[in-house]
Amino acid sequence: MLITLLQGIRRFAMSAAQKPQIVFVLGAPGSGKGTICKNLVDKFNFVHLSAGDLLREEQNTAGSEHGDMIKEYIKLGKIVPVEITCGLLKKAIEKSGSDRFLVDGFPRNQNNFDGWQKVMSDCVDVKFVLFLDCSEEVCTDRCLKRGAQGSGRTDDNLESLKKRFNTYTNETMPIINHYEASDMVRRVNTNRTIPEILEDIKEIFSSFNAQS
Ligand SMILES: Nc1ncnc2c1ncn2[C@@H]1O[C@H](COP(=O)(O)OP(=O)(O)OP(=O)(O)O)[C@@H](O)[C@H]1O
Ligand SMILES: O=c1ccn([C@@H]2O[C@H](COP(=O)(O)O)[C@@H](O)[C@H]2O)c(=O)[nH]1
Ligand SMILES: [Mg+2]
Repeated sequence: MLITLLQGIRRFAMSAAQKPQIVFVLGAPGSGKGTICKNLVDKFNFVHLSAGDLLREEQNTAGSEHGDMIKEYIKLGKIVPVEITCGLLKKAIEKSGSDRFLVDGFPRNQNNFDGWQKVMSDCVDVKFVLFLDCSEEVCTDRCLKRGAQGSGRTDDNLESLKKRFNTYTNETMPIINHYEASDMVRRVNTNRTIPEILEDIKEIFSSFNAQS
């Protein structure tokens, strides 16, 4: 009886260890999710999957049945239904074959959270949520500057940014608070320079092996 139980625990521990490890990276528009993820890819051997980038790619794919809808949602700062976004993330995770992912900008609302739980919770291991906390003023300046520098994004303008912040406050913050209640949030103040931010983040990621 005891041996069977121990074997069961060992099997469970091994299957959890073999699942891809996921860190969700959340924060306001322009809080630095993409920038920080790029740095972590080099240091800790993660694959970076930006939900927004995957949606923009899908939007531009000729013949995509969702292209027009995604385009409209992005401009209005609305959250695309989870079946589409989670489908793109799942496909990218399976295609990559890596065992370590930074999932940037997802889950963004309750629909995203529920859909992910339904489809992915058994096949991946979500380690924690990296929350990049930055003021609306700084974030807005950064996105406007990014737009002026030619990002080509249809949502790097004041009108879209107001809507994106509205969505962030009303739909994404409750998801971050939900993870916080389970002690899964690692918060970093990103109103600072990139080296200062990375210094704090190194500590948070110390459980992952750094690249030599
Ligand atoms: N700490 C920082 N200091 C100054 N500029 C920064 C910092 N972090 C990011 N930036 C710049 O701000 C802009 C937005 O950063 P980034 O794209 O990483 O944000 P994001 O959170 O991914 O935004 P979005 O949600 O709109 O995709 C970029 O032009 C980037 O170079
Ligand atoms: O899970 C997601 C992620 C993004 N979106 C839409 O894309 C834009 C841009 O996202 P960024 O992370 O800022 O690149 C976002 O405002 C949403 O409209 C989404 O629907 N679901
Ligand atoms: Mg981004």
